[in-house]
Amino acid sequence: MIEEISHLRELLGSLQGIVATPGKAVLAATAICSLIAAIHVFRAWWRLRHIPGPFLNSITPLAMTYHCFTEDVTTYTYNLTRKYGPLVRVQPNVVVYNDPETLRRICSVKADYTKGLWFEFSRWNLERYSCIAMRDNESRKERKTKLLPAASRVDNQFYTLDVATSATFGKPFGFLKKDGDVEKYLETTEAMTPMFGVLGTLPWLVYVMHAWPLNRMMPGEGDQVGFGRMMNVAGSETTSIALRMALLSILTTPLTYRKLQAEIDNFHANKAVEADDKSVMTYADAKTLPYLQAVIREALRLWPPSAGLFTKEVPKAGDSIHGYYLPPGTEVGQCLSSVGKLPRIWGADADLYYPERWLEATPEKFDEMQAAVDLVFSSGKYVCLGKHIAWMELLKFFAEVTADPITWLTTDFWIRFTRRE
Ligand code: HEM
Repeated sequence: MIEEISHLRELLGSLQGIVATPGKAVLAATAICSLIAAIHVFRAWWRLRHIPGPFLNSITPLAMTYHCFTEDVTTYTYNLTRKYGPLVRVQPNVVVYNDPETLRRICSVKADYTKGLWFEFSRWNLERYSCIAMRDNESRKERKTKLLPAASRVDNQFYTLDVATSATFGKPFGFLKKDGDVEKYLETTEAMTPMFGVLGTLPWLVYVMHAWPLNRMMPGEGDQVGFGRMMNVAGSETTSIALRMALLSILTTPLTYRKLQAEIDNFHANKAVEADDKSVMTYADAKTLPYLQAVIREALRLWPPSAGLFTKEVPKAGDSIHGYYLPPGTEVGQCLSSVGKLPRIWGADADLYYPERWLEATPEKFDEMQAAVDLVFSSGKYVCLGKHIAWMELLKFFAEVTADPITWLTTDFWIRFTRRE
């Protein structure tokens, strides 16, 4: 006992010696911090060590953060699912799956999953939650019920923003009329887009940004210009991506363009006798045109406009996906780009933009394809509130844009419309 006490004294004496010398104290502090960090990294790696994925991703979120900055994170995640299989570890606590069945099961009303930490990226006000950021299922369900009437009323981006502001504020903000940016919304959104992805991979940054002094620079709902002025306008960005990608697909596939124009010409020719106003096609009419719908579905399949991970958190009981056990608290993300290209659903030419596949499919195949493409709007208790508005905007846009003018793609995705003779 006496011997142990004298050892302890010696140890304390040498520690006092270290702390008394500033250089040694810094060294000791660095060593302790490094040890704590190493234990933390090791524990995080150990938890999901059985899930396939690159080693770097299993110990740090930085690979994903880097790809958010370089704006190729969707392709990066898609390539990981191709290399590592249907479940891949992309961050220490985040795994990603690539099949429609898992997405439907996780999002179903009965499942105990909740929204994951990833959604913290959308919290611009820590005191309040927007619908998309609400992680508690019951509170979100209540909010969605209240928002549904506004979402049911109802760009290129000017078009989608005017539709979205009409639904939210009762009148359009006037992007189309001005033929330009209003309240610097587009300018700010564009500058901030890579930041959204980064916050999704490092959600704790949201709390740093809301602490003084950074919080003074954050956008707020009282702002006169910029993102804060417009943050209630959900869905204009996603719909605008869908419009742009479908438009690009049509303009670069002349055969598709001609077929679509022929379908619309045919519709107007047959309707001319009975209709009073032939100039604008109604939503109900647009829904009867199979090729028009195929053109849009095919673009949504290849370029899902909301391609983020949208992680959900594994409930207390844990879960298994593709035979891999996932402990509670694991974040499970979706890879929609992969869902849209799975050869077992889309065939060997899955990478090809080919709207005809929708017309050639048997009724059973068509249903399977439709159910898979529908997932770009998510499913079950997370389903997009603006799904029907978005679909209406898309159908009506293409019904009008391809009806009369001849559309030309010029440089850098500027488009010229010329009236048909
Ligand atoms: C092509 C256009 C659109 C796409 C692809 C899309 C996609 C999505 C997706 C994937 C989600 C689910 C997120 C999750 O997993 O939790 C979502 C949620 C949501 N969307 Fe959309 N969206 C579109 C347009 C719109 C529009 C036009 C509006 C509003 C008018 C809107 C409002 C919302 C809202 C409020 C939510 C939150 C629902 C919830 O958290 O339960 N979206 N959207």
